[in-house]
Amino acid sequence: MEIPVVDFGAGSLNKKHVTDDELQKLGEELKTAFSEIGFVFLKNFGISEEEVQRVMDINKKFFLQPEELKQPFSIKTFSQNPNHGWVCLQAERLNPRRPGDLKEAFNVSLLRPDITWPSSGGLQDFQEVQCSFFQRCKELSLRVLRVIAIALDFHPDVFLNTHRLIGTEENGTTLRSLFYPPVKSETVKEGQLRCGEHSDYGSITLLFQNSEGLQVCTRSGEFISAPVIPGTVLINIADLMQRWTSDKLVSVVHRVLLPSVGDSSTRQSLAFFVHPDDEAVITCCDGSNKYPPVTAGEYLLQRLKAGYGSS
Ligand SMILES: O=C(O)CCC(=O)C(=O)O
Ligand SMILES: [Fe+2]
Repeated sequence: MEIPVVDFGAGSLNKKHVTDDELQKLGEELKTAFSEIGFVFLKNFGISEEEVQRVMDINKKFFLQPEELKQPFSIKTFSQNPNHGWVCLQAERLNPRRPGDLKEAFNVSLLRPDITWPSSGGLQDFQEVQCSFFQRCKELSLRVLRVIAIALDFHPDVFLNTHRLIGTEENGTTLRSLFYPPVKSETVKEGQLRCGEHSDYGSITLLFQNSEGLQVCTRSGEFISAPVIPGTVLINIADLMQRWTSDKLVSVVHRVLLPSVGDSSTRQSLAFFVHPDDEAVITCCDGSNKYPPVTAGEYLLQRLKAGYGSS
């Protein structure tokens, strides 16, 4: 089984306007992928490789700084949002049965101009690069959400109506830049991974990655590798979307493996975790009560709490 590659040209951000008719065929392809595998690669979606590289480069500069220069931006120092800022190595265990993940992250959840952003040491463009990429990912996400609604024969705006506040304090959507430093095999703990097995929390996730390591669990329970395909974005269904669609679309467990012994390369990825507005009540679209109603804000807080822990 392989993750399919879908040509998103009909819905590309390079087109200012797209009609629902144009999105219909795309919808069929996405529905098949999201109901069988939960993941799909899109090509021709309108964000260039250069744009993505610019974001990767400036984040790498941030991560390669000494710890004391990153510490002031540590997550939890932003009182307005518990999910904004730098996450140090091994701080998270996305699979609580494993030691801390061998990754660092910088979460952009707050776009307010009055917060402190990294700016010294060649990082004067950090805020601008992050915020503009956030907006580009937001636009693409809204297109994808529309396609999903059309594919499921829902009102085309059904998901858009509950994702109106992306980029404000009343919506948990986050642009997370991840950096996986070189791994020294002699210090790795038993069972430790770059990122433990988990499913994502929100509605959908967009992922740009620059090297191998990501694996996705199939229905039969085996993990398959998600290759790096230049010029594509990987999109997956997250848990709230699975609840919402009453399991029609599936949120699938994934992980990032360690590199093989002796491979001292780094890995980078950019994940855009799309969340419904905090106040949105997520109930099963088919009217069933397979999952109890929950507000998106409450659900995100519960899941974030479960993902942290000392190693
Ligand atoms: O880095 C990756 O490729 C995936 C990371 C991931 O799955 C996550 O942070 O939720
Ligand atoms: Fe994930």
